Amino acid sequence: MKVNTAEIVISAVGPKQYPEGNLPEIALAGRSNVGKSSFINKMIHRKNLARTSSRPGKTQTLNFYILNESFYFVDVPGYGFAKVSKTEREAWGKMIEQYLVERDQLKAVVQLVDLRHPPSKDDCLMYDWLKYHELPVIIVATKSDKIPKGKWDKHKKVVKETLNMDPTDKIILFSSETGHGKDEAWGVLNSYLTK
Ligand SMILES: Nc1nc2c(ncn2[C@@H]2O[C@H](COP(=O)(O)OP(=O)(O)OP(=O)(O)O)[C@@H](O)[C@H]2O)c(=O)[nH]1
Ligand SMILES: [Mg+2]
Repeated sequence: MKVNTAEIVISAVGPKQYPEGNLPEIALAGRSNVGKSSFINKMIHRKNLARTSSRPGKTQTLNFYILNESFYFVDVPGYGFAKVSKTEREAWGKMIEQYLVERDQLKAVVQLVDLRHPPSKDDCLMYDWLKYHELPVIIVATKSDKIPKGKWDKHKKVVKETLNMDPTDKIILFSSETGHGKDEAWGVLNSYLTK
């Protein structure tokens, strides 16, 4: 996929602010700091269109990026970020759940996990929740540049087993540093965008 145009349309906190129209959307979910915003930037060849940070909790709103004027990436705030109040966390949770469950334009959810570590309890809960709501899920195991190639298969297996992944779901190893997995990810996303 060649992305010729990319711009942020809105940082939304609720349905009234979601973009109008009927363009398909792909959401990026995953715990704070896993690399959701970096994934977007790498996929669209932009250094910092989606704001990234080494501090977790950077993305706090649903950020809609329109690409090639034909579809959206939706950057979702990360879960498992402890440094916000319980009330704030609950409000975010509601905002995210409502978006994921009710948005007809949503074609698939990319759930990012860190290839270096077994998925956390929150990762497992998220995956189960997406499956329960029958949302198409693609697992992207990121930060693969931090693991020697010889260990990729072993780590991939741990991710699959810990999440108890549906064997029909795709898992893609990815690196926002090297771009590894980018073409494969576009291949899978395209199949959902053109459905
Ligand atoms: N080495 C390496 N670092 C990465 C990769 N992806 C992300 N990072 C780093 O991880 C940190 C967090 O990345 P973000 O993209 O901001 O993470 P996020 O999931 O959007 O985080 P929140 O917005 O807080 O939910 C940054 O310091 C990135 O540079 C990767 O593939 N490899
Ligand atoms: Mg982010």
